[in-house]
Amino acid sequence: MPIRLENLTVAYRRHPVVHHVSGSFVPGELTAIVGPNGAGKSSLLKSLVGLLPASDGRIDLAGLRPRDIGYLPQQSSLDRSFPLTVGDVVTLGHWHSSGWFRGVSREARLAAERKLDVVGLAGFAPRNVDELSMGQFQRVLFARLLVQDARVILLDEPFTSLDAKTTDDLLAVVQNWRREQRTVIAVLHDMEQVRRHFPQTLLMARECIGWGDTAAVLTPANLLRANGMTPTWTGHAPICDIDGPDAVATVSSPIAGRP
Ligand SMILES: Nc1ncnc2c1ncn2[C@@H]1O[C@H](COP(=O)(O)OP(=O)(O)OP(=O)(O)O)[C@@H](O)[C@H]1O
Repeated sequence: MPIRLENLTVAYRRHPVVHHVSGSFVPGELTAIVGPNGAGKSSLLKSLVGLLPASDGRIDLAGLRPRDIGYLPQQSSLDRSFPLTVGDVVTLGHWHSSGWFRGVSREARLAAERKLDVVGLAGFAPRNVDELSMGQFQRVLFARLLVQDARVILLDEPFTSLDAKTTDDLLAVVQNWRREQRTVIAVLHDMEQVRRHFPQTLLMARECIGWGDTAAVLTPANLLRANGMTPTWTGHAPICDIDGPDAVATVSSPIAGRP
C-alpha cells in the first residue's frame, strides 16, 4: 500500500509552504523530492513523520507504525554537543524494541557494531560523536537507520557537504534498501544524482510541478517553472483562502517527540 498525500497543505501561521499536493509514493522504490530553496521539501518530510500538522488535506500512511518510518533530518538541525558515543547513537535505532529508558542489550550493541562496519566505521563505537567529521557523523546516522530496520526511510539532504567517496558509500546503502524493497524518500539538490539513482521524483515549489518517473518529471520546462515560482512562495506566500485554520492535524504523529 502506498503512502498517499491527499490535497495536503502544510502552513506556518497560515502561509502555506506545501499547497494542495496530491499523489502517492511508489512502495519499495526510491523517490527524490526536488525543488528550489524554500520550496517546502523539508516541511513535507516533517509532515510525513508527524512533526508538522496538515492544515488541510491529509496523509494516508497506509497503516505504517512509528517504528516503520526512519527519518534523517538535515545535518544542520542536529545537535552533536551531547556527550554520546557513536555506539550510543547507533543503538538508539533500537528505540522501538528497547524503549527509551531501558538498558541496551549486548545483542543490540553487537548489532550496532555490525552496522557501523557496513558504513565503513568499524571500531568507532567508543568514540564521542563530537569528535567526528561531518561525513563520519552522517555514516553513523545511516548506521542508526540500518539498526532501526524501517520499511520507509525519509532522508533530508543526506549527501550535502559530503565528499565523493562518502556519498558513493552511502548511495550504495540506499541502493541496497531498494533491493530490499524499502521505500526511500530523499530531499536532494543534485539533479544528476537524482537522474542516475532515483527512478521516481516529486518536483515541487510549494505546489506540485510534477510527480512520477524521473525522466518525465525533470524536463527543462518543469525545472524552469519550478525556479520561476521562487519569488511567490517564501514567507510572503498569500494566506490560503481554501484552507481551514492552522494546526488541524489530520495525520497521526507517529514519531513526534522523538529526540
Ligand atoms: N518553523 C518555521 N516557521 C516559519 N516558517 C518556516 C519554518 N520552517 C520553514 N519555514 C519556511 O517555510 C518555507 C519552506 O521551508 P522548507 O525548509 O520546507 O523548504 P525546503 O524546500 O526544504 O528548502 P531548502 O532547499 O532551502 O532546505 C520557507 O519559506 C521557510 O522559510
